Amino acid sequence: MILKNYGWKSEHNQIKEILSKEGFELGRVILQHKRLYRVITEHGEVLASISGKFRFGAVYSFDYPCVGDWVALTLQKEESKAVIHRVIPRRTTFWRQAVGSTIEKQIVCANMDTVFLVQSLHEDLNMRRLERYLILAWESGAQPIIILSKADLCYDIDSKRRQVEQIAIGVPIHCISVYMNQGIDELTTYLQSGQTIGLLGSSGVGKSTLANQLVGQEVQKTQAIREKDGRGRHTTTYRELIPLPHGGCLIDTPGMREIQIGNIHTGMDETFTDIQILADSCHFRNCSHQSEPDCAILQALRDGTLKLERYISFLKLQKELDYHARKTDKKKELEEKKLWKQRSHEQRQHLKNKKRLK
Ligand SMILES: Nc1nc2c(ncn2[C@@H]2O[C@H](COP(=O)(O)OP(=O)(O)OP(=O)(O)O)[C@@H](O)[C@H]2O)c(=O)[nH]1
Ligand SMILES: [Zn+2]
Repeated sequence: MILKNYGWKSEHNQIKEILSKEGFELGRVILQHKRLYRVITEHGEVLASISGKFRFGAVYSFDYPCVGDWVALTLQKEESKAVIHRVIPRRTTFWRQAVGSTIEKQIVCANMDTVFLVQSLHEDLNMRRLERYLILAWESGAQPIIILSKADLCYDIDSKRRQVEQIAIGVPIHCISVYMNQGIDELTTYLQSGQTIGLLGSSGVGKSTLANQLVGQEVQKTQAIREKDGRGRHTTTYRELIPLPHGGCLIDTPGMREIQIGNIHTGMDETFTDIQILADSCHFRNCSHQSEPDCAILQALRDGTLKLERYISFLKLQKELDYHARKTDKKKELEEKKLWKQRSHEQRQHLKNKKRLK
């Protein structure tokens, strides 16, 4: 069965059965072009649009399908075309705050078991950026794995690895070089049948190069290749789900310039477990860890067991989250009204067009 190579798990047997009673097929979104989706089904690849009813019910971009989603669809008589009726509830979702919005979450990919957070050992390794990725990775529900790439260009791998260990508590770290075929074999444990991996990281860290290596052939153009043919830097501009030879599959995503974290719930606690554990021993329950007496965090700073940069980063992110929470409350109402207005306008327009076509 084709879907076995696209992250099929035993639970999908039951989902498929339920859907087939309702006359639907089960498929997985592998590519998205605006509101058109390339979906893999048992019968092969189809180009799918969303049903009118679906469009009617969708308010936020979060409601629409995204790469990695399992969807219920009907195949059309016309070859390779289909209509999506429903998104199967997501097990995990990697999202970030949409730029310029306080309530819109922008989904990057869905239903990953593992997320590879890729940072280059060559270009400056940024701990604060990594913390942001970690927050969103924990929040997604998937297991984060840190991949430090381009090890062949780095002379102090051990010290960089130690720096990362200090901020990524309990997260596996792999130093790799695709060029030297170093550390790649270790990754195969994550790529077994039924597994879906999300590849995330800034532009140029080597995500597509790693994807090509894992697939065993060039599926994604990489920057070096495009540089050779003189067309300048190529950057991945779309997300794509790619099957792997070991049975798992991979979602390659374009590099993210800005990682807005928005309204998160558990990701912050998981990322800063070291600080959370300390905070439990603070004298005051609502300690702000800035000036209170008997603050365990301030004590750890004095002892040197907690690094100042990490403490500052924690306070900054906490402030950012508080700010978001306050802003969300006020703006939510206004933005929701605006969105509803816009969507109902779109829906009216859609109905009008439909009538005209009849
Ligand atoms: N030296 C070295 N260079 C690498 C390695 N892996 C990737 N590169 C180079 O890094 C550059 C960027 O690689 P890409 O794979 O295109 O990066 P990306 O993360 O997919 O970038 P976006 O598509 O923009 O998100 C290319 O010139 C690669 O050849 C490596 O292991 N060692
Ligand atoms: Zn405290």
